[in-house]
Amino acid sequence: MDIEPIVVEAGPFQSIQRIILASGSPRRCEMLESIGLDFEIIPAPDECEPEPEDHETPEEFAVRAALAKADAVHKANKDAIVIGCDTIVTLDDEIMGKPSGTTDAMMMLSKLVDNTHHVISGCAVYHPSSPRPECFSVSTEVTMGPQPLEVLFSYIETGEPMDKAGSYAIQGKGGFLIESISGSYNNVVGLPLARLVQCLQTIRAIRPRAMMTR
Ligand SMILES: Cc1cn([C@H]2C[C@H](O)[C@@H](COP(=O)(O)OP(=O)(O)OP(=O)(O)O)O2)c(=O)[nH]c1=O
Repeated sequence: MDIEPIVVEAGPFQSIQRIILASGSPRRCEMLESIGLDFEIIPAPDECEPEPEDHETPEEFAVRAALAKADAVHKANKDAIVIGCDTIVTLDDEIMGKPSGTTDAMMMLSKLVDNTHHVISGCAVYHPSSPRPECFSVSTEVTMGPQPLEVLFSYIETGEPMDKAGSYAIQGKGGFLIESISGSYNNVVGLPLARLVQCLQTIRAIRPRAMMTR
């Protein structure tokens, strides 16, 4: 029997430094793979995720949480580019992370439906050439239509909401909830890819695979 070789498809970029993704999120991993990068995955421990504080904006909190994840991994890997990321949902003044259980998921979803919220992803990127990480956040506006409670119950029963900020996945079975978005789709899925690629190019962590010669 012939064995088919595994063909790794080249993406538009290549890593030119050691890169570590300080996240266990399979979505973030898939996005970095999709652009062709070689990287290691070292998830930050769950305990390092902070709680929001009264004085900070949701953007500041998302960046602080991303920084905490990047920090935890950077300490033991000072020769590498370390990417930390955290995604939250905000509705009015409320910050929603991942639900603590099905009741919490129901509370979140019943507030999000028939309403417009923001998904904010904070990013912190450590690089060996500077003691200060690059930090930024990206916000995407998401509008959901109305849904009867039994639809929300049925969706929660699929289990999909349990590891997602705001208790839904735009990229999965929860896609039916979404009426419209304004801003980056990848940002909702957990990684502000366009902004991160700009950042990684600026700090010379990655470059286009095809380098033009003049
Ligand atoms: C709103 C939304 C969130 N999410 C996900 C993105 C994030 O993975 C998750 C929010 O949790 P995070 O704490 O940002 O990340 P994580 O726990 O998955 O991974 P780690 O802490 O190791 O970095 O919610 C979706 O996948 N789809 C969506 O539509």
